[in-house]
Amino acid sequence: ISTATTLAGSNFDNCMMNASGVYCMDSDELLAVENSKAATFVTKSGTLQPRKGNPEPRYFETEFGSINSMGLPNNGVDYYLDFVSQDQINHPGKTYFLSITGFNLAEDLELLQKVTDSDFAGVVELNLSCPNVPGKPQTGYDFETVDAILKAVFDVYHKPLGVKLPPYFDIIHFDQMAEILNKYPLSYVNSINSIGNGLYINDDTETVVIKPKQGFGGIGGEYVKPTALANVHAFYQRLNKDIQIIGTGGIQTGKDIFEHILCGASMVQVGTALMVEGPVIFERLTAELEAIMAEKGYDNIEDFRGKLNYL
Ligand SMILES: O=C(O)c1[nH]c(=O)[nH]c(=O)c1I
Repeated sequence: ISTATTLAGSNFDNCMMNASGVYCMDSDELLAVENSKAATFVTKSGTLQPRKGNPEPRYFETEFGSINSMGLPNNGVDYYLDFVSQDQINHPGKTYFLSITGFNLAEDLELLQKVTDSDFAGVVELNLSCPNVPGKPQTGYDFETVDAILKAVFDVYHKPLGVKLPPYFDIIHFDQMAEILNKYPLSYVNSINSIGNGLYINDDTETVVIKPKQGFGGIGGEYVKPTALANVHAFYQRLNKDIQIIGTGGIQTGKDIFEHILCGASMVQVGTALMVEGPVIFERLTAELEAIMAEKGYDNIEDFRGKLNYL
């Protein structure tokens, strides 16, 4: 039994990695994921300059998941480019993911130019879905802007690149986004980012639990799995087959991974549960997924990927 996968033209010995934002802020965290059972890692979304992010507390874990309004704290794209370029030397043949996000098209292009000028040989994940920068709308909900960004990006960048999308909640939006995405040579779509601007309340103190944005923040964890599975499957149904899907959202067990793959995912990313359990989670997830595959008689993930049945 193998949980190996191929994504963006690279082979991975299993189909699990961290979600951007979790266990990927600095070299210690990235090395912890590297040295775990995860197949690879993605960096925290890098911006042109380092950012402190929003005031704390800005992350809170609840019984069913998490709420965050980090505000894009990161060490700057150069830090992550340097780290991954060095890591590639230490692990020849491994493919890593670099997440980037600009605050406008010019910045996205400047970030990609830096990638082009570097020794980075992995996959770029363009984050179009940060919900927590005060005053900045979610790019992923502005369809014309997504179209314009992808057109400009693929005019200049010709190496493997995927986009991280926010969750959509309307069938027509799945149709409209897929129509845009299908126009471009994307390696993959990563769906979903956190469900933006949720609210969690401490009843004892009658207070919100995070400081930024009066407590409004992106929701992750068990809360979001039904939305994540729907987004993965909706894009699987609509995208041309050379645009693969990374499934992110609500993964806590091997069963959750099985469901994401059944919906069409070729790779999965773990966020909240990784934050809770640490990189050792990938050992449990691998064992659980392999046990499910064994029970069902599947040798590899292609035996069941995308094969969700309808009634
Ligand atoms: O607040 C953040 O840093 C953040 N938080 C999220 O939940 N998703 C994102 O893409 C980002 I860039």
